[in-house]
Amino acid sequence: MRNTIGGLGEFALIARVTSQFPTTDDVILGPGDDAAVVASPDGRTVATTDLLVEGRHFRREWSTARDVGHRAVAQNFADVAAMGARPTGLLIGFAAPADLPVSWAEEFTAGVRDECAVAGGAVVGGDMAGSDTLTIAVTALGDLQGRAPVRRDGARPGDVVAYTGHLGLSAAGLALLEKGIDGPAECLSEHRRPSPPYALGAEAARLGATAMLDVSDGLAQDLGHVCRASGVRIDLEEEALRPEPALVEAVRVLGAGADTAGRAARDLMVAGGEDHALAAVFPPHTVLPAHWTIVGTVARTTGETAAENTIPVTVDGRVPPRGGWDHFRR
Ligand SMILES: Nc1ncnc2c1ncn2[C@@H]1O[C@H](COP(=O)(O)OP(=O)(O)O)[C@@H](O)[C@H]1O
Ligand SMILES: Cc1ncc(C[n+]2csc(CCOP(=O)(O)OP(=O)(O)O)c2C)c(N)n1
Ligand SMILES: [Mg+2]
Ligand SMILES: [Mg+2]
Ligand SMILES: [Mg+2]
Repeated sequence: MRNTIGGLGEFALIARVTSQFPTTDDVILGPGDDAAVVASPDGRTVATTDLLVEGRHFRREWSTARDVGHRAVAQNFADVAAMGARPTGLLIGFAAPADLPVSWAEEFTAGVRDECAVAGGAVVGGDMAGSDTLTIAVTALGDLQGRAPVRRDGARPGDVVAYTGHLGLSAAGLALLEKGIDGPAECLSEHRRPSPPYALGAEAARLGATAMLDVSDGLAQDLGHVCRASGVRIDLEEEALRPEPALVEAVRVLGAGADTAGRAARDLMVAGGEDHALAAVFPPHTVLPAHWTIVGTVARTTGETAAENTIPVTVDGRVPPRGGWDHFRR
């Protein structure tokens, strides 16, 4: 019982966890009441929620508690950024077995706190429950700063598709962990602690993005949501997908030959998720800062072919590599 959350008890655990958080100007009322109050001058608050389930989203052998804390924030605030909003508040549901070490909960909390310091935003509440499976449910809030949200349904034929952040590194990191290989470090660290370009979501909105999302399930699969919502298709240009050196090194370590490494790396860029890069669609001729890489164009759907609905995203006109995450269809 000693040093477990079972020994400490729920309310002492809540006190320990909440005492770690500094407050920010956005917090009108922080943890402790029935609900938190977060400033939202124009009344439009962005709200989103994502779960992390042990065994599904992380493994305690592969990620430290701090890593999981960082990731819980990144995964959720990436969705806030993908609306063109600025992260403000977080609520954390924490369901765990009673024999979880208190230190795990505290280290997790430290990871949450530290990622909030990067993303902006503060923890304003949460909930605790007993559970056989360690499960973390995060709700994130964001401020649109008076702008309209950047949705998935605004892409128009002729627009360009660009991304910022990393693509493929997290998927490579997961593949490396599955094989017990401990490098390249950039891939392992993007898997354990993704680094979404939080501030660039608001930048994309200011630049006039017509659609945007964060890449969690795989670039092609996620852009498929933009296609279906906007009634368009997207063609990615293989040449424009420039894999980072660490990604090429990872696919080599994973067994690709010199001749196939480039292709294998690009496949991970198109099909791998969880880097939480931002993929956005901009009107043609938008002048984009260099950290946005243009990788494709939006096209009209040519007909009612079933293929266009099932595979609305192509790479050089061809069906993209298999991949993309589906929680229930594996
Ligand atoms: N259980 C649910 N109840 C209501 N809405 C849900 C539920 N699960 C997912 N959604 C909504 O479906 C959309 C797609 O979910 P998801 O693929 O998880 O988005 P993302 O990848 O951005 O996290 C989101 O708007 C999300 O809020
Ligand atoms: C132990 C483990 N196995 C597999 C994965 C890979 N994985 C789990 S969920 C997921 C997709 C993204 O998570 P999801 O819950 O779908 O987030 P959302 O799309 O809602 O943002 C991937 C690629 C992982 N991260 N950890
Ligand atoms: Mg989600
Ligand atoms: Mg998302
Ligand atoms: Mg998903």
